[in-house]
This record gives sequence, structure tokens and C-alpha cells, in this order.
Amino acid sequence: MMQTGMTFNLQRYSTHDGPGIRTVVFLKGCSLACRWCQNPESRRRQPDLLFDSRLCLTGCQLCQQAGLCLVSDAAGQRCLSRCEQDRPALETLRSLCPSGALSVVGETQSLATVLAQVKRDLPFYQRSGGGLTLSGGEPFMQPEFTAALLQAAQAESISTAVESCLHVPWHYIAPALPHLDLLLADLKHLDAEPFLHWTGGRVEQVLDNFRRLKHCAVPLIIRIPLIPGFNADLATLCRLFDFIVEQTSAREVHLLPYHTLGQHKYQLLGEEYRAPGQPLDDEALLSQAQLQARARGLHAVLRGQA
Ligand SMILES: C[S@@+](CC[C@H](N)C(=O)[O-])C[C@H]1O[C@@H](n2cnc3c(N)ncnc32)[C@H](O)[C@@H]1O
Ligand code: SF4
Ligand code: SF4
Repeated sequence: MMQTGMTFNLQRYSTHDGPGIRTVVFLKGCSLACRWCQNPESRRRQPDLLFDSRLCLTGCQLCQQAGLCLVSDAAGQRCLSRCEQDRPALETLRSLCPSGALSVVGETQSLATVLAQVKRDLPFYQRSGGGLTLSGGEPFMQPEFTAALLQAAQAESISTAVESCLHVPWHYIAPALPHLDLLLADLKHLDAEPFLHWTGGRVEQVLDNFRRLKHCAVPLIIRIPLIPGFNADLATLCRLFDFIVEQTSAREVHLLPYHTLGQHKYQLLGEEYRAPGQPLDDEALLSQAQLQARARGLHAVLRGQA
């Protein structure tokens, strides 16, 4: 049977998602809804509709004729109706809008199609020590496709990596592990209440997966997004470092200061942004956190620098 997956982006020449030069394939669907997520269009497993009112040619009416309802928000700006019944099947809108104001994000692709795109940069991977990275969304939420794509890439001598929040059942992760050269996994918090409030998920599932991974051979790098009001304080970060040292196999940690680069996409989706309005701007905290991680024997990387 032909394997298919739901992707929403493919990014070539990335240098931030594992070693060397990489192609990042973004898979749609996530089991968390982090308030700060830079890719809110990745969360739903189905395609999403984005609307940019600044690009809309108001007189054209093509989308209304196809059955889409545009309404006015409190500021008088045109926006998508939140009512799903006011939307036609998204496939009818995919290439309808002449100005690019409407875009449909997410498409079903065969494994062969994705692999062919990844293979275009084989010479770069070989020279730089790079390869394929699966991100999202949450790659392990499409477990069969993820495992099969990693296996197919390795069969082409392409090194593989996955970026994951680990908020999935263990049996979604395990089949991919034999085909994985590097796992980049987020550790966001240790406590159930703030984790639930900020992400909508169950922290124990994540922590349990970290403990299980300790007995697996796959190399692990842990990433911590530093989010003001959630985990960006030294006491919380030190507890995370202690957990990493005591309960995981990772000895490298990447600190990711909160940014707001994805904020505008919430508006395009017609959703409210519920994370802080300003990026993290606390150099003292970042350098203290790096020192504390190092004091525990961790290789701590901040903005690509150890
Ligand atoms: C979009 S996620 C996709 C992979 C997976 N779902 C995860 O959370 O690890 C990729 C990385 O971006 C980070 N990230 C997402 N939003 C961010 C933000 N606003 N500021 C800093 N890092 C962010 C995540 O913590 C994660 O390490
Ligand atoms: S089809 Fe595009 S440009 Fe035309 S009204 Fe709809 S959103 Fe605006
Ligand atoms: S787990 Fe990753 S993709 Fe999912 S909502 Fe959080 S940051 Fe976004």
C-alpha cells in the first residue's frame, strides 16, 4: 500500500534542526496546543485555511461565490467566520484566490514524493554531515508515515533526525527508533498544572517517554523553549537540568529563548494569541541558565553557541 502523510512545509538548507545542512519536512497534527507555538497552522491534522485581509481584493467575491463567509471583526477588519459551517470544502479554495489572501495549508503527499524532494540535496548532506529532519507539528502523531520515511531515507544513506514534544503514546515512537540517527526532544516543564494550562497536555506522558528513551541507543538532544511566565526562571530551569542529568540519556541541552515570530499566523487563522506579547529579553537569565547547566556537566547551547 502506498504510504501517505499530511505535510505543510518543506524547508531546504536548514542549519538549525540538527547537524550540517538539512531538509526539514513539516508534518501536520499535534497532540499539544502550546500557547507560544511558532507554527499554529501545524496543530490540526486536517488542512487549515489562512486569510490575510491586507491582501484581499474586496471586490473580487470569488471566495464568497464558492461559499466562504467573510465577516467583520471588532476593528471592522474582514476576517474568517469562526463557524465551520460558513466554509466550503477547503479543496475548492486551494487555488481560487487571485491575490494570495487565502491559502490552504496542509496536503497529503506520498512517501515517494517527499523522499524525491529530500534526495535533491544529497550532495549537501554528504559534504556537511546533514540530512533529513522531520518536524511539525508532531511527527510521531503520524507514526507509520514517520517510521517509513525515516527508514526509506536511511536506505538512501541519508542521516535522519526528528523534532518531537514526546507527548504521544510510547508505541507511536518505538517503531521509528531503529531508523533514527538523532532525536531532538522538547522538555518544557515538570509540573502537571502549568503544563496543562499552557499546552493542554499531560506532562507525565512526556516524562515517562524520556525515562524510556534512557534505555534506547538513539542519540538525544533536549531542547527547552524558555517562555516568560511558564518556565523562564532560574529555579524551574535548574529543576529541568536536574531531571535531564538524573533521568535521561541526554548530555546536550539547547536553550530556545521565546520569540513571537509566529504571532501573525494566529491572526491569519482567526485565532487569539494567548502567549506573551514580547520576546524573552533577559540576557542575565540566559547566561545564568547556561552556567547552571554546565555546572551539572551538560553541554549547554544558546543561539548555536556552547
Ligand atoms: C514547532 S516545534 C515542532 C516540534 C515539536 N512539536 C516540539 O514542540 O518539539 C519545533 C521547536 O520550536 C520550538 N518553539 C515553538 N514555538 C516557539 C517560540 N515561540 N519560541 C521559541 N521556540 C519555539 C519548540 O519548543 C520546538 O523545540
Ligand atoms: S477570493 Fe481572495 S481576493 Fe477575492 S474576495 Fe476572496 S479572499 Fe479576497
Ligand atoms: S508541541 Fe511543538 S508543534 Fe505542538 S503546539 Fe507545541 S510547539 Fe507547537
